[in-house]
Amino acid sequence: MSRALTPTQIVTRLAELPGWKLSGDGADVAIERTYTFANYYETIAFVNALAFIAHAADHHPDLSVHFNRCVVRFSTHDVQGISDTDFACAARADALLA
Ligand SMILES: C[C@H](O)[C@H](O)[C@H]1CNC2=NC(N)=NC(=O)C2=N1
Repeated sequence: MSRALTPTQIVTRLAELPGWKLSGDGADVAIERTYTFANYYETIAFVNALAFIAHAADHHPDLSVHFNRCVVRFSTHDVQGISDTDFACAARADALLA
């Protein structure tokens, strides 16, 4: 199981992942990125692709889905914080659009 990253580690890792930021605190802490799209169809296509890789990784982002954007939040429940797994999955989410 991944361990919780320290605040310093989180800041360092976020600097390597443009577009992602720290969101919330305590039990609601997560790394978060808002992806924007041309329309609802493209937004949902992204959501479906992300759901597919989330299932494969057994690591599931919280999603907020809107007409032309999707807010993605990753955290690790087991450590009640942010772990390496969250950053790995965030990079995979980015790679869907690369
Ligand atoms: C039992 C199951 O593997 C765990 O509950 C997984 C499922 N998906 C998960 N998703 C996320 N984002 N964080 C987790 O800690 C997590 N844990």
